[in-house]
Amino acid sequence: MKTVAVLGGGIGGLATAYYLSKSPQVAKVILLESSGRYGGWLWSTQRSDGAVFEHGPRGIRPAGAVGLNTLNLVQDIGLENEILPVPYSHNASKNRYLYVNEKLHKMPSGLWGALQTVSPFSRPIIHSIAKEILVKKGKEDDESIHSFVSRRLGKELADIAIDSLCRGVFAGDCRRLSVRSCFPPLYRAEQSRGSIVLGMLLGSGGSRRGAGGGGGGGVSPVDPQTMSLMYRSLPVVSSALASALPPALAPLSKQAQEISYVTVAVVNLEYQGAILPVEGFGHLIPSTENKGVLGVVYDSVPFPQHNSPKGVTTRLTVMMGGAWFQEVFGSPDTVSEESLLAVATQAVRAHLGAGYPPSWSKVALQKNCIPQYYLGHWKRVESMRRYVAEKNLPLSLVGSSYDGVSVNDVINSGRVAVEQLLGPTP
Ligand SMILES: Cc1cc2nc3c(=O)[nH]c(=O)nc-3n(C[C@H](O)[C@H](O)[C@H](O)COP(=O)(O)OP(=O)(O)OC[C@H]3O[C@@H](n4cnc5c(N)ncnc54)[C@H](O)[C@@H]3O)c2cc1C
Ligand SMILES: C=Cc1c2[nH]c(c1C)Cc1[nH]c(c(CCC(=O)O)c1C)Cc1[nH]c(c(C)c1CCC(=O)O)Cc1[nH]c(c(C)c1C=C)C2
Repeated sequence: MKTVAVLGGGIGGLATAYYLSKSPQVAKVILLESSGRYGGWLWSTQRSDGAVFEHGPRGIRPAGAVGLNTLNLVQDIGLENEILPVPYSHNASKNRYLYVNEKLHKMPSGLWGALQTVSPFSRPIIHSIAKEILVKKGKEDDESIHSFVSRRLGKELADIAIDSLCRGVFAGDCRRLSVRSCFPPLYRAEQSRGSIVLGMLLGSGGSRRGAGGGGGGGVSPVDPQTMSLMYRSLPVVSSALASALPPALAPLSKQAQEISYVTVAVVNLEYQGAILPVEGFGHLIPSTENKGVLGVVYDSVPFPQHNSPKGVTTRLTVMMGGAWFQEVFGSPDTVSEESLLAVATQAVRAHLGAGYPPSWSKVALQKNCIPQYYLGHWKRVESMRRYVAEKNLPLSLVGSSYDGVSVNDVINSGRVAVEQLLGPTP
């Protein structure tokens, strides 16, 4: 019988502790959390009138094996009746928007959309898709997402759509992020079928660490902080993973410290009345349009249940900074909440036409919250896990720094680690 310590009570640590607690081989699970609350980046404010504002994640995509795994966990712990579903037919699922050239553009969807020239793009998307099959396979063992997509699908898609998508998932710069680590299904499709399109049609085999290799709708990706660590016997705790490890494990701490993280300013706003000119999940903004403002989530559309019950209101979240934080806003240690709020409200005025100020607001500065999987990230993770295996350390690495950044990925990373330690979870 084992006693296992889990370091970190974010969603990764909580899920890992849950999977451990189900095993007959585990006598005791010790969950060590350094802050005053559990949940890590999962953090909400519920106002006295019932309105809810999210300062971290607000949705999961129940797609693929990692999505199903999350749904299974939710059901196992009896929370299925708490889910606020957003059906595929809902506008928040169907409509995608980009803010380009000072205008909102609805993204083309379906076959009809792919066949037409839809602004801001200069030609139908089907053009790029048809030509992709003929593009030669890349020779590098890793490549930036921007370079990969430019090469295979054209620069325009990379500059506008992919640049925006990477800001909406990693708050990151697609010119630096690794396609192999951030979008493993795309990398594998090229490796095994020579084409993304063929890979999607025929399957490209393989999956990452046992479950689909990508949560959050096909995207997959621990800061010394976000790492949930399992020690088989003795827990070691301090303010962050790298420093929690004993000096004898300095090579491991060093590699953990080499992973970069970005800071995101999350600004929740509430407006009186219905102010949105369009219905969707939100809109994203490519870095060429505005480096500092990454996107706006229209929270009232997917989750009207979280609106104030008193009258008609619109809840929005403006996400800012990410890889461009320092350049646009200066140091996260000195930036003022007022200046961040001013940028956010100005963006809502310009992008959505809000003619009056918000009636309620909250600024949350999420420092070093999203790990960036830069080129070669896969080698670092492999090398860290090899080090643990070779030294036979009673330790597993779990969480958003390794196997995907989405909530689904992080939960799955806990399950896989427990299965590797103890065999399949009952
Ligand atoms: C603004 C934002 C929006 C997001 N939106 C989405 C979304 O919509 N959908 C989605 O799928 N994902 C989203 N994500 C990503 C997702 O929320 C995170 O990847 C995930 O929550 C990370 O979980 P974790 O357990 O790995 O890390 P964390 O949440 O960072 O948890 C780590 C925990 O360890 C504790 N800790 C740190 N050091 C120590 C120590 N030495 N001893 C003990 N405890 C320690 C910390 O206090 C923390 O509680 C979002 C992230 C952010 C920041
Ligand atoms: C790690 C941080 C994450 C943030 N969001 C997600 C993660 C994992 C989940 C996520 N967000 C988007 C996608 C792609 C969806 C898809 O197109 O299939 C995923 C998997 C995109 C997105 N993110 C935001 C918006 C407004 C959108 C567009 C959605 C749409 O129109 O379909 C908001 C947002 N979320 C995060 C950031 C940094 C951000 C910035 C604007 C965090």
